[in-house]
Amino acid sequence: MSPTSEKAFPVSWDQFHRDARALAWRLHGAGPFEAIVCITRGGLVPAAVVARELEIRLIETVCIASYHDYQNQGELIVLKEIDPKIRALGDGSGAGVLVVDDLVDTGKTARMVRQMLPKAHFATVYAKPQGRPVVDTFVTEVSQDTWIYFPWDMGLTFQPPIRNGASG
Ligand SMILES: O=P(O)(O)OC[C@H]1O[C@H](OP(=O)(O)OP(=O)(O)O)[C@H](O)[C@@H]1O
Ligand code: HPA
Ligand SMILES: [Mg+2]
Repeated sequence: MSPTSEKAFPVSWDQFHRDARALAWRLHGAGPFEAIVCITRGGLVPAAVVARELEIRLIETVCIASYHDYQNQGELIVLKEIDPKIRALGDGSGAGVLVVDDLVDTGKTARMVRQMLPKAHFATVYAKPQGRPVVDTFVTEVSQDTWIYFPWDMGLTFQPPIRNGASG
């Protein structure tokens, strides 16, 4: 998306916890799952909430980075692959594995992990239209030109009064 046409969707810790728990409710009927693979770093937080709610204790990471420069996506870099023992689940197809990420945007990250675990169940808290077809379960859809601001990326700042020209 273009940084200039951005709509902002700020998410507080409370709201994120509620949304991640809502994701767990939706996933409850889709399991059972033997293991979670979370896509770091963004997937770590919802994976912790979902693992707690669904009582899943086998947690693996796949470490992928692509937004190296704020809102601009670059080349996808896999910093750490999925452990072969987890990849072997479901006869090597990923059946019974739950993949968790914070959001799907263009869908490139999720598509790359799908190649690793074709039959895994993909879940994200938020989804944008381009990436939506790649996920099996999500909670809230936002438009493609919206940037989601996660609580771990934000801090409290002074807000000028509306009358002094603050923009909505
Ligand atoms: O659908 P896509 O367009 O591929 O984008 C979604 C991915 O981008 C972000 O990760 P990022 O690469 O910024 O790394 P991070 O999780 O470590 O912040 C986000 O956490 C998703 O994993
Ligand atoms: N917010 C935060 N990180 C992201 C987004 C977003 O909207 N899209 C891709 N990575
Ligand atoms: Mg990520």
